[in-house]
Amino acid sequence: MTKLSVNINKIATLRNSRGGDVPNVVQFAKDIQRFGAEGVTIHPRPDERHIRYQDARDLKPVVFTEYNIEGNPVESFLKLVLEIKPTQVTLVPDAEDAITSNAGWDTIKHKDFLVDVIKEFQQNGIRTSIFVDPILKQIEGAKATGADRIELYTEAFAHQYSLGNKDAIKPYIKTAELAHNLGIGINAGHDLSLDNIKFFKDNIPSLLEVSIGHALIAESLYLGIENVIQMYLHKLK
Ligand SMILES: CC(=O)[C@@H](O)[C@H](O)COP(=O)(O)O
Ligand SMILES: NCC(=O)COP(=O)(O)O
Repeated sequence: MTKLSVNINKIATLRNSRGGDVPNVVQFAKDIQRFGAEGVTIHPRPDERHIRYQDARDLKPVVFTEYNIEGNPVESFLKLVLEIKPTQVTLVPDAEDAITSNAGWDTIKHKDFLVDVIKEFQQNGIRTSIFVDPILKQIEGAKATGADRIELYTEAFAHQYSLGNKDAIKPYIKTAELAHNLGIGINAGHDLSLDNIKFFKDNIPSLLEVSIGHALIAESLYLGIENVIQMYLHKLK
């Protein structure tokens, strides 16, 4: 079984665009779990352009599934995660000015740093995962950091799959096999969607969890829009 963790960053983006509290991020998290989501993921960025640090705190009491907080472990992020103690922290090496996450860790170059932060999270009972590209030596490096899991960065797969290149799954199969043999759990995320998720899952049988946000929210808009237009038309009769 692969768990579906829903990334709700985009709900916060929509809320922030009007400065009010619509849609309400906490209510949304409650509802998606009622609808079957098996986890809630947030990725607070230092500029708080979508999820704010206060959202991370407000979500804690309502997330009864798996609470996954992603981000670059800069000092403020470390403090926040240690305060909240989510189920899992996913370490992502994103630059402050990046539009979205665009690379996995160099687990070899940053080994000492990763070992230290991972130990601190684990001592506080938080499962750790590190975001990596599907490169064999990076998986070996991830093992050496002591991380419980890796999150395979799936942007390259998603892009190539959309162009019809199914071979793009190959590096993911190889790295997942290595991770599995090394005893590291496997998560995956970035640009996964209704189009590509089944193919990805079918090829990576040891996949424990996916976190999906951007496509899932966009798909929800498309799949819900007809119904909502009908509801407005009905009220306007
Ligand atoms: C870690 C990762 O893959 C990201 O997809 C991320 O969590 C999404 O972040 P944004 O919503 O800021 O693009
Ligand atoms: N870890 C990936 C994630 O949470 C969501 O990524 P995306 O679906 O918004 O690309």
